Formats: sequence, structure tokens, C-alpha cells
Amino acid sequence: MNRSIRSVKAMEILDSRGNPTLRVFVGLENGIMASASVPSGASTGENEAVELRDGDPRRYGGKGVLQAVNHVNMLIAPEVIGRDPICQAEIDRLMLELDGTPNKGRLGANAILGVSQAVARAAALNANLPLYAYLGGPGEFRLPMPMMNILNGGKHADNSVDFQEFMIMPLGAACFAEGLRYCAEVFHTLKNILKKKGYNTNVGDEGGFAPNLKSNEEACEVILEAIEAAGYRPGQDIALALDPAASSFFEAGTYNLSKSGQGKKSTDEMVALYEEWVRRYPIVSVEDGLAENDWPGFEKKTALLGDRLQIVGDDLYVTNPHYIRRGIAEKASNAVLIKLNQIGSVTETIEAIQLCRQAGWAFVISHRSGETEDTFLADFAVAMGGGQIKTGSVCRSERIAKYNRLLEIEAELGQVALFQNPFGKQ
Ligand SMILES: C=C(OP(=O)(O)O)C(=O)O
Ligand SMILES: [Mg+2]
Repeated sequence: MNRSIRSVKAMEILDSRGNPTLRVFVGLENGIMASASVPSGASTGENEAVELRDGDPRRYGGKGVLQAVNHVNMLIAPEVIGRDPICQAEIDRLMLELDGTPNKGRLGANAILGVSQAVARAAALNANLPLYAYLGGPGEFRLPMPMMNILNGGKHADNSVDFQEFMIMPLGAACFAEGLRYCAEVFHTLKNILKKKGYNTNVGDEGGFAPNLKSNEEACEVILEAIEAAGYRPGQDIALALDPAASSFFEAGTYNLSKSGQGKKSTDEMVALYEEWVRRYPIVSVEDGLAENDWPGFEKKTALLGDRLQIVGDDLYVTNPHYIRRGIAEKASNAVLIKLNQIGSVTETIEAIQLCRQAGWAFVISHRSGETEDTFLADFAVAMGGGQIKTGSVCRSERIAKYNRLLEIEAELGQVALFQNPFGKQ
């Protein structure tokens, strides 16, 4: 049966923050129909590919995406129709050429990524394979270790915490399902502890609690208390990971911890703070501990702590092979956060991951703070085999959808499913 692409159509839907985003449908001549939805960040890196928004204040305060929808329907569709969906790289390259800008500013990275992901899904359905098996091949059966955000601050929450994400990693769990259970139990225990201490238990954009704590340190301490109260050993069973998202509090050359009232810090003082925290708390990973343009700071931090700590670049690299190459040459970190919509196509995201593999660097597949119910990310994490995923807490359905998909994949893989501590034995 003819599997070539018969239709490409986009529509405007809402994401988890109630902001517009795209859903793209790709139909094949043989009747197969696939769709994919595009996420959206809040603490965005300045070099991310362009998320095209209409800017018309009469619709969603200017955040509408009808232009991007129109670009899919009127400009991309005529070029992609008739092509073979298994030619992912060719279709992605074609869209880049059609866009013609270095940052996808004409068509919009949201338009291009929606098509790119829907094409991958259509090809997987056509091959009668689950998406993870189509993208990863028969040798990929590693489930990712959750890096679960359970306490929010920064731009993701209206509270007194400067650092954006305090996460837990169930390093001692024997399988993904068990790891997810560890995390869910700690999440519920944390809620009770926060309540008892008189804090609110509202949640931030990714579903972590957003209490008005007295300091950033208190966030680590209350989570450690929850890990122990839930019956786990901090560091062995469950470790901590942070994403301060430091670009969001970097002002005029200093790190301004204004939400907590802890004052301004220089790069050296921030590095010293992380060194102290790594000694005090069982922290295994810090993402964006410094701002996106603080390359010398990242180098210093990696030289000092890189043998003990996973140092992840998110805003620093924006999933862009160009910046990842620079990071590898300058030893600016030892890991990369991977977000499909920062670069804007499946092929370029895989290229970014290839660079990490070649350098012996770790990579963490990540959601955005604005998500949809799409579970592409879960399959993608298994297919890429990096063994780590960041996809929020367990009280928001758009995040749980990814966890539930990973549970399905683990069950489907059965005996061959692999779940490993990415940092070796604790
Ligand atoms: C997921 C993140 O947040 P956002 O999507 O807002 O960039 C992050 O910074 O890692
Ligand atoms: Mg980040």
C-alpha cells in the first residue's frame, strides 16, 4: 500500500497553562493518521529557535499561533505532501530550507516541530511499531530514570524560592515502575509535611509544590525530610537534582536571589554555594546553575565539581549542536538538557544527542513547563537510551501522561527492559 504523505494539517489547541499551541495531523495515502502537539517554555534560553506567536492582542493577549498554523497548512504541507514519512531527515531538512533563517524565525519552530513529530509518528504507525522502537531500533530498551520536580520556584511559581526546580531521582529503584512509586510516595509525604509546617500546598507549572519557604536551603531540607519520612534513604534510594535556571535571576552581571531575599552573588559565590550544597546534601545533578552567557563560570564549576556532579546545560546549549560543540571544546559541563522545541526538529535533536554520545556526555530528555497530553517525549527518551527524563511531578495530567506511557513501555518490553542508576552505584 502506498505510504506516502497525503495530508498535513495543523490546528490551534491549548497547553497546560491555557496558552495556545499547535497540534499537527499527518495522514498517509494508506489511511494512517498521526498527530503531535508542541510544548512551550517559560524560562526560555535567549538562543532558542523562534516560537512564532501572532502578537494580536485581541486573541489570547497576543499569544495565538494561527500564523504558525497557517504556515503548516499553506507553506509546509504542499512541500511535504507526496513524500515518504520514513525520510525524516529529508523532510526536516526541506522545512529548514523552506524557512531559510538560522532560527526558524519565518515559519516558526513550533510549526516545523509539530510536522516533524507527526511525520515520525505516522512512519512508526506505518511500520506497525511503537514510536520508541521505530526511533530507537531493536537495541534500545532502557527506561529513563525520572528526575522529578516536586518543589518549584523561580519563574514557575509565585513564591519566595529563587531556584526553579528541586527534583528527586529514585536511584535505588529496581525498575521504572518502582522508581515512579518512590517519587509519588515522597510527593505525597512532602504535601503532608508542608501542611504540618503551615505552608501552602499549591503547585507550580510542572506540578511541584510552591511554598513560601524562608530560604532556598529549606527546600532541600524539607525534601530530605520527606524522603526519610516516606521510608527511603537520602542519597542511596533517592537523590536530589536541581535546576536553578539561573539565567532567570541573573541581572547586570550578578545573581540576584531576590525572591528569597538572600541577596546578590557573584559567579564565584554561586559556585561556592553549589560546592557547599553538594557537601551538605545528596545532590547528583545541577542544571543551569549559572546563567546562559556565563561560559567562564560553567567552565570553573565543571573543573571544580565535574568529577562529583552531573553539570547540565539547558539555556546554555538550547539543544543546538552549535553551542553543544562549543561546550564540549571548552569543557563547560558534562551533560546537556534536550528539549525538542528549543531546536525545532526531530532530526536536529538527534544530532544534538549524537554529539553528547561522542563526547561521553550524559543527556536528559526534557518536557517544557507548558505541556500537552502528548506522550512523544516518553517514547523519545526510551529510543535515545540516555537513561534520564525530566517530566514534572505526579499531580498534573500532562506530566502523568508521560509517566504512564513509560509504565506501558516497561510492561511491553518485559524482561529486557533495563533501568539503571545513571551515576553508577550509590
Ligand atoms: C523545563 C524547564 O522550564 P521551561 O520549559 O520553562 O524552560 C527548564 O528550565 O528546564
Ligand atoms: Mg532548565
